[in-house]
Amino acid sequence: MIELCELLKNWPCTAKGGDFRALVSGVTDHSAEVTPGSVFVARKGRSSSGLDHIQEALRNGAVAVVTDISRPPALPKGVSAVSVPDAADFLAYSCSAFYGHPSRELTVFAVTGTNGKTTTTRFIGQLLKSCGIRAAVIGTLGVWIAGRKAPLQIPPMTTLPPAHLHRVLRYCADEGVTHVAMEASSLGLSGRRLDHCSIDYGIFLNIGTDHHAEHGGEEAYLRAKGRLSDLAGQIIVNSEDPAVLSITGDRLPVKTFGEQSGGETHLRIVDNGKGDWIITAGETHAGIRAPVEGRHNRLNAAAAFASLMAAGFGLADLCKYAARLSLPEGRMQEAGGAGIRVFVDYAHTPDALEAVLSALSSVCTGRLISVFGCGGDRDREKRPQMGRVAGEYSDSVWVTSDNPRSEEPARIISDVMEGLKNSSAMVRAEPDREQAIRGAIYEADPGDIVLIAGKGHEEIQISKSSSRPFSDFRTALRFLDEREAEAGAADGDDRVQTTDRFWYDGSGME
Ligand SMILES: CC(=O)N[C@H]1[C@@H](OP(=O)(O)OP(=O)(O)OC[C@H]2O[C@@H](n3ccc(=O)[nH]c3=O)[C@H](O)[C@@H]2O)O[C@H](CO)[C@@H](O)[C@@H]1O[C@H](C)C(=O)N[C@@H](C)C(=O)N[C@H](CCC(=O)O)C(=O)O
Ligand SMILES: Nc1ncnc2c1ncn2[C@@H]1O[C@H](COP(=O)(O)OP(=O)(O)OP(=O)(O)O)[C@@H](O)[C@H]1O
Ligand SMILES: N[C@H](CCC[C@H](N)C(=O)O)C(=O)O
Repeated sequence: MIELCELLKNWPCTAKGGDFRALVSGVTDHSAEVTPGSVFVARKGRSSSGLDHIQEALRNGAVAVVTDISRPPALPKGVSAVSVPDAADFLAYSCSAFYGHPSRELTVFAVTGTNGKTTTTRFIGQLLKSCGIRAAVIGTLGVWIAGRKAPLQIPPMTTLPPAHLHRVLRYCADEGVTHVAMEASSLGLSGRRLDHCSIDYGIFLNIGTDHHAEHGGEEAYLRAKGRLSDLAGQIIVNSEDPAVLSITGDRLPVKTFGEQSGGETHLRIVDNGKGDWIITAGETHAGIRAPVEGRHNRLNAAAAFASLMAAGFGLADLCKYAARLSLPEGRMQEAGGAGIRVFVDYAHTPDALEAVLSALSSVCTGRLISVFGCGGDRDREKRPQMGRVAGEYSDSVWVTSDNPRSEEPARIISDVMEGLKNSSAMVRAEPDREQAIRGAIYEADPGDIVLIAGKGHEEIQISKSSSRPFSDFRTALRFLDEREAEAGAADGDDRVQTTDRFWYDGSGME
């Protein structure tokens, strides 16, 4: 614990009242997280102002209220009132300072991009583990240390708010972690959650359509992503994504990656058409086979390789360990039965849906059937775009609900349908996701592939009236079993097996 005056030291502020020698037990901007001895940072938000929550913070035992909002209410004697020029800046700094700036003790990789952050951070973590490094991965799927989920209470967010982020980083450092791969969401970056976090490597994957509405337009979304370039010591970029290049501007990347040839610091990754990845980096060529499918995942792996090479790891080791890469839960996660392959995937943007459908169409010998919807209270503009993509790649499309949140499912579905107007696919609207999954599975014949997109690993479905348990994967398994049982083919022998068909023999390494 540190004293309040220590926390305020070196920070422009005016302070009055209370006890500046008070021992601070924590710093937070959320009144419900205040415990006796906490500093409560009252900042302006979109839906409320921190000032609205001061009473709860005081009831919970705040020793100081720090704000940049003018005319804060008078505080009881014994509580310090501190005024700062920028509360979000102070919050980020003071949370880091409270935990002794743990990010400075760690090598931190922060990954941004519209799609692929969870996968790429996972790949970085898996490769580091194989290299004998104790690494943590922080993001949408929680905190993972050395491949195991850490027992930490954190909000379900992709990029943690400062009060949680630095607590988690302190935990990691105390647990002997030396390297951290974390996701940097656009909302996390614009919300200043990563300010004052020492980021060694900022990785830029791609820019597509998502969260424009929450940011107030595409430009603001791009600006938010671009902030990582200011925060990171060095940057690694996908040199074939024009939007990535536009937001990283004049900043010279330490490494680039992509499918085209490049200079000395470029990592090129391509598929040789037989499922092998060919990597070229400077004078080195390598042929590897990794157990993950899809061009998009190959690029995610390239991002992970390039980042670790930037941090000093050798390409030969990284290639050797590529055979151990695996996708996170809910990303091209396969269930099968009765000769049908069913994939659950977290594609919830147009580019993601295109990436996964394109990967599946290249291995599909029968019809491609997709089931998806779009989240409510999120970008409306991506809905017809996702419809168009689904219609382009699929033989049959079931448009259903994702997480409708406060919106009417029918309105979301009709937005998606706009994009399917000219499609030659068979199109059905079924607002009940469970029934849509059932319909798609019962529609499929042996050789067909069913894609259930949008919710991936999610365990709940959020609608106006409820937040109820729901898993695409378990729902799919249930209907596959039911169909098999009905067909009297319950022996399970014809289940499609995912075989161990991957190899690495180091050939081609120089
Ligand atoms: C859009 C966004 O970034 N919202 C987050 C942001 O809200 P905000 O700045 O508008 O703040 P606010 O809710 O108006 O509240 C104002 C202030 O009052 C405080 N407060 C609020 C309520 C209360 O009871 N007591 C209290 O003290 C808040 O902590 C805040 O300091 O700061 C809040 C406090 O940390 C977050 O809870 C909130 O996340 C909301 C729940 C959310 O849904 N965020 C999602 C969309 C999000 O951030 N997603 C991205 C992933 C996106 C992706 O990759 O696809 C993520 O990184 O998780
Ligand atoms: N490099 C990529 N390019 C395009 N699509 C991708 C890429 N990587 C993954 N995807 C698609 O995006 C989906 C989500 O992947 P992942 O969870 O890794 O992304 P994310 O950026 O972390 O998503 P979110 O920010 O919403 O949590 C995948 O299921 C896949 O369909
Ligand atoms: N992090 C993303 C996840 C979206 C997942 C999708 N299932 C939806 O609900 O829109 C978001 O909050 O926008």
